[in-house]
Amino acid sequence: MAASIRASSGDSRGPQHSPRPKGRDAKDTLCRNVTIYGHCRYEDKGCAFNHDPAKLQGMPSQVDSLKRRLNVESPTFTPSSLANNGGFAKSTTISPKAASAAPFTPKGAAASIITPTINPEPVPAAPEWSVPDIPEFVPQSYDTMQMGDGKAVVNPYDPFVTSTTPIPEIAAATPHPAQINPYAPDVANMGGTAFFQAPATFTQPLQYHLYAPLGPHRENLLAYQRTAHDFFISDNLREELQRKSEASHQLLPNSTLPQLEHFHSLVPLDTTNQKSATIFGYPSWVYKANSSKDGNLYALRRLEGYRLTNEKAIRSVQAWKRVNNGNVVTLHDAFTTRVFGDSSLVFVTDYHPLSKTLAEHHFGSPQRFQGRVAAAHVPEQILWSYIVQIANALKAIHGTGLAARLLDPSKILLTSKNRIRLNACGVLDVVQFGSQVPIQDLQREDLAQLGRLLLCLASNNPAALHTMPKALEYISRSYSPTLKDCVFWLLDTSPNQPKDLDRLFNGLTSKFVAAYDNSLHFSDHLTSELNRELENARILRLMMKLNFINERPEFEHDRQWSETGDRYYLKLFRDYVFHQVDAQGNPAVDLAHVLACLNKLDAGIDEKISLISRDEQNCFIVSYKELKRGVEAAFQDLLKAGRRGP
Ligand SMILES: Nc1ncnc2c1ncn2[C@@H]1O[C@H](COP(=O)(O)OP(=O)(O)OP(=O)(O)O)[C@@H](O)[C@H]1O
Repeated sequence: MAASIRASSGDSRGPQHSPRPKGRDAKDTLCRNVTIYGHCRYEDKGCAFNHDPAKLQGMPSQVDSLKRRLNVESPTFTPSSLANNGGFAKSTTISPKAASAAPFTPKGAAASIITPTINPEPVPAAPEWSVPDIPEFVPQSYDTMQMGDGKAVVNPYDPFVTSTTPIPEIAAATPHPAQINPYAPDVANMGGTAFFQAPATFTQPLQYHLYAPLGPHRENLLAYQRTAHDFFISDNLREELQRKSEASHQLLPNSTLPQLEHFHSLVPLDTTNQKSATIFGYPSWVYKANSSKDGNLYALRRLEGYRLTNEKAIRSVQAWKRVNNGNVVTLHDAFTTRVFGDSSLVFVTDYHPLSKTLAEHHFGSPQRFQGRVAAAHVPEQILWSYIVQIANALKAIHGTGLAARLLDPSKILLTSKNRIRLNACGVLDVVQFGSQVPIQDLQREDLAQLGRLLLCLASNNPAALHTMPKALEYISRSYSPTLKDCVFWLLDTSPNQPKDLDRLFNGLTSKFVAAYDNSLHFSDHLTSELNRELENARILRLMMKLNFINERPEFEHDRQWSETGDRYYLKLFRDYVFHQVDAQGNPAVDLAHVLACLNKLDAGIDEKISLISRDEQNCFIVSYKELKRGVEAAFQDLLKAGRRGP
């Protein structure tokens, strides 16, 4: 029996190539193809085995064995499982590969299998492809969990109870009792619940590397669903922009400030009334003003009490108009005026709402400049970002044949997060016109000023120049050697130290790359924010169309819009979107519903909605596709009528 099953399981497609005889008694061995198929195709083609069972008369044991194996009295074979390795009893046909396999004692259905007598006579050797005997896994849980009446026995599965006792089904499946799954349920103490575990279920240990998001969740959203917030720019960005917009629109009630020839609505931007003349040689004031020429906002810097002695001085501003750089506050114009009651020089620059100077940002209020050291340490990354931005500004300025001349913390504006711009550029060119300092020296001085600026910022002390050794020691201790070297190099004014912007750029290459990458990320972020508002613009346009169409007085007696007209459903759609009420008749104010409806209308999808007339007597089933068509047609009619005119 076992031999016949093994042979047939070897190939069910047809007679096998007769295996090559192994051993010298091939002629005395009945060909296996005869045993299986009744004949051998290779009988006359060189098969060395015996093809005539009659000739084997003298070998009773083999014939008997054959008869025993294949006669009508043979017991029915009932496979104990679907396992294709079979529930084989010990057989002489064991393959050489399986010779070392552990002896197998079938369980479960073993009682129905009759093990034939083992013939010690040689039988055809197992072919090469013969599968080794693998002990069959007989799931016992099902059997043991079945009561005599076929009802399931209760499985006392308790996830909090772990057992160290071997569990029958697992023990059967595991070669070593020691490999018991400690997370498997304890079936030894079966007791009273209705839970039935599927047969042969093998509980895996928990997957500790898989994490699920923890609740509580605001809503159960599907992948394609969005919250209302997803349709608007982030709160922080919106707030920042709105605050800037508010600052731009700020007016000074009862202002005593004069109106200039081309500027009105002046609002002072200085945070303090105390003005020193140390930077420009004149006290300076900054105002926000509206241009009556182009309606835009500008920042006006007024130098109080300045007398223009040379016409050419003010013309030096022309060169600054050509400097167009993201890290420089653009200078537009300069003029003198007497409207303030004195002789003033006014510079017109771009206005950057809510900007602060680096001095205000890092050193606090101007009173704090009296030598008090602020607590906050400026991170190195920020300092590198400043260096890169100032280097970029200087590149543009020097490239135009100019020098910044003023890299002071109070004259560098922080216009948004970590974004700085050199301010008050060109002022000294006018005020100190006629000084005979060569431009190359002024440009070299820019680098030294950058070094002094970094010294103040890094040591967090505006008066760091007076305590230079201490400040340098602080920088060496608190920042990387690269930054320290950069600051030392910039501060070194010895003539044998060649210094120019190109050398600075060479040292900053990797920092420029990092800054460029940051700005790309920021631009991605802004693009995605913009994208959200883009959706809103689309929805707004759709709403504008709907409002153009709905409730027009001239449609009041139009049959198309009456209850029998083909545009009546547009009216009802407006109620469906905006005027829904809940079960108690209270207004349902659901922004998400409005957005969903308008988005679907804009897309013109096939989804159908039911529109109910206000008297609840009529109901329309209409798709968004039809609605969209209706809206477009109505809007086009309006446009045509508008073009025709009255
Ligand atoms: N172009 C501008 N756009 C917007 N705000 C500006 C502009 N220029 C300057 N400001 C703001 O005006 C205020 C005064 O600037 P200012 O350059 O006078 O600095 P300060 O600290 O008052 O220095 P000083 O003592 O030399 O006058 C600062 O808060 C600054 O942010």
